[in-house]
Amino acid sequence: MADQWQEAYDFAVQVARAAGAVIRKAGEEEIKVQTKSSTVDLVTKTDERVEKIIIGSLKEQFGEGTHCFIGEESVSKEEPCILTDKPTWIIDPVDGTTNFVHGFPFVAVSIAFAVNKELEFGVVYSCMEDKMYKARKGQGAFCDDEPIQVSDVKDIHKSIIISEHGTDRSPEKVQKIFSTMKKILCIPVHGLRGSGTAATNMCLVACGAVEAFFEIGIHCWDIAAGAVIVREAGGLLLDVDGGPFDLMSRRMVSGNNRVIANRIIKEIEIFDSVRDDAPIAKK
Ligand SMILES: O=P(O)(O)O[C@H]1[C@H](O)[C@@H](O)[C@H](O)[C@@H](O)[C@@H]1O
Ligand SMILES: [Mg+2]
Repeated sequence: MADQWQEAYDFAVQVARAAGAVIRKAGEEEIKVQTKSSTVDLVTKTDERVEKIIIGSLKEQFGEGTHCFIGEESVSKEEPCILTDKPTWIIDPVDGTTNFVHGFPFVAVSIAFAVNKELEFGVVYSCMEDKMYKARKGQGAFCDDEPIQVSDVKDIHKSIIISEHGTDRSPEKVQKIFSTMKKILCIPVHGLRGSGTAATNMCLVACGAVEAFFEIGIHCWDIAAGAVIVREAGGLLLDVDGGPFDLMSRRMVSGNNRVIANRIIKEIEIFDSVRDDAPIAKK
């Protein structure tokens, strides 16, 4: 089995790199934009095309029917978003679609693989920067084949924290997001940042550029690959209430260590999000 997953891991890296090249090329042409859950939740033909390319290549390589797929664009067309014990690929073809549309240079292809509901490996290709992040359970995390590690900062006053605004602009949620950010800024921390892609944000935690990233409202495809990369770089993942991380819960804190993560958690104003694996009628 172990060798089989190694082949899958290596193949995921190849597929992510090829997908990133398609995104880069598409960014040079006219981009037609549509919307999904809200007027600021953007999608383009490139998101759909790249997801088809990724899933098509994986099916061709590993055989139709043996593996399951959770892809952002397939789920938006009401394909199931349920993690079972079967080998499952969790894919965000274009993480940072808003960045892609605007030419803001952080866009990632995110591919994760889970077996028995456990994440085995994750690959995040930051395609505009041409940086390949990857990690396999128990084997460390890498950026362009160099090992990466989270920062060793324990003093929150010496930290940079990342968060995002998400795509739900209901005033009550935005109020909570900004109130949390204000409290964190006023701890004070050195700075608050956001790249516009959750996958890249997690890689920034993993390589020690920032101490933590938290968000409520993200989806499993935004963070599955990054989760493996953060853990393998020595970091940790928690729920925003301090409990165990739950991939389908749409909320997460990823941090370099528990001291920093706990300090952030103290300030987070939690709001509800419908779980990724909720029955479609509830979404
Ligand atoms: O660009 P997508 O794949 O839609 O993912 C983004 C998500 O939609 C936003 O809510 C988050 O704030 C970003 O960090 C995601 O990466
Ligand atoms: Mg995404």
